[in-house]
Amino acid sequence: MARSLLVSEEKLVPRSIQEMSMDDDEPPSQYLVKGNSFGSKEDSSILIPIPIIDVSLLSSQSELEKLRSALSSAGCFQAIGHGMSTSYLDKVREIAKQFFALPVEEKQKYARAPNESEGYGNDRVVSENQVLDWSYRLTLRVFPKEKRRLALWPENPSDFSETLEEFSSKVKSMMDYLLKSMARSLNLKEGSFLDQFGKQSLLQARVNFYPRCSRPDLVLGVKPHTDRSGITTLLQDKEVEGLQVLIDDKWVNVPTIPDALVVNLGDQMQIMSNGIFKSPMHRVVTNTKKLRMSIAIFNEPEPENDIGPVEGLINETRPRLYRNVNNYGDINYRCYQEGKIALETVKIAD
Ligand SMILES: O=C(O)CCC(=O)C(=O)O
Ligand SMILES: [Fe+2]
Repeated sequence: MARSLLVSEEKLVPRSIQEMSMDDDEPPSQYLVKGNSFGSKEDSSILIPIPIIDVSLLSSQSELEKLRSALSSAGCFQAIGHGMSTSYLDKVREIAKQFFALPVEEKQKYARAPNESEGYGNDRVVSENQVLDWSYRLTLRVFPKEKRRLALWPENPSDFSETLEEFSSKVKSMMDYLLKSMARSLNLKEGSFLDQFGKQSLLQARVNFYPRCSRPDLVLGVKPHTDRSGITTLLQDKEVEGLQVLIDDKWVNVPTIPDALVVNLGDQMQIMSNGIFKSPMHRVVTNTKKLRMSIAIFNEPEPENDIGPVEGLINETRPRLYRNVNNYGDINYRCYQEGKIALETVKIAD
């Protein structure tokens, strides 16, 4: 075990973000982003719009072409036509808000243990000089069902578990269909990506809360990162923006569209697509006025599965870019601790 894991999280986070947010405190130095190695500061959303894909039209060649193009440039899109109504999505947002509104002692019943990823709390601290995220999250494994840690599933609001399970299943069905469509968009067999995920693929839900922050110029809700998943679906706050994606070296706002779900690829799909599809760098900015929430559903292949570039995407002009890997989640976590970029470590040298 790396020594850095022994850092006491309490010592690093003396006051809760919620308290600091209510009192408009100046954020302590651990939260201040030092320098910015990625992207420009100006808002490029007008010049670079986030693509919108209608899932119900993906049987048509033209929508498939839009999907292929979105994933090979931005690596993400806003999905509409997915069959979940605005009122249904509002209900899902509501259970998250109700949980967050509970008294601290009540939420602490589901606290994440140090060095674990599931449960309620701040981001996991892996080193003393880590810049902390201005957020709280509740992380829960939803599938495979036998691997759920039910002691961490909130009993309040009473319909929390049932609603999260139903939403996760619906999102999983949509993502399975998207994975098949992605394969078709590259003239591959439908199961080329989906089969690599396996029947027991992991589905993790993360409910994110971003309290107001007095210094959005210095503090981020989530630091720049790519997802370790294969594919991620995000239900954004209905009103409050904050998610930004790095496209062409510019941070682009992902606008809130009440009935859209943001879909982005994770590193494991960049590997399987031999680099044709992108796992985009993204971050969350803070704001002085309103709490923001979001619910992310991450789907990743069974950890034991060997995943790698699909044969049909390797040829003389596009040689194999990545080696086969399993347990990418662990590779990613080790790299995070060591300040390395996980995708780079599985790349085949020229
Ligand atoms: O809250 C968001 O919009 C994005 C959160 C995110 O990127 C993550 O949880 O990996
Ligand atoms: Fe993310």
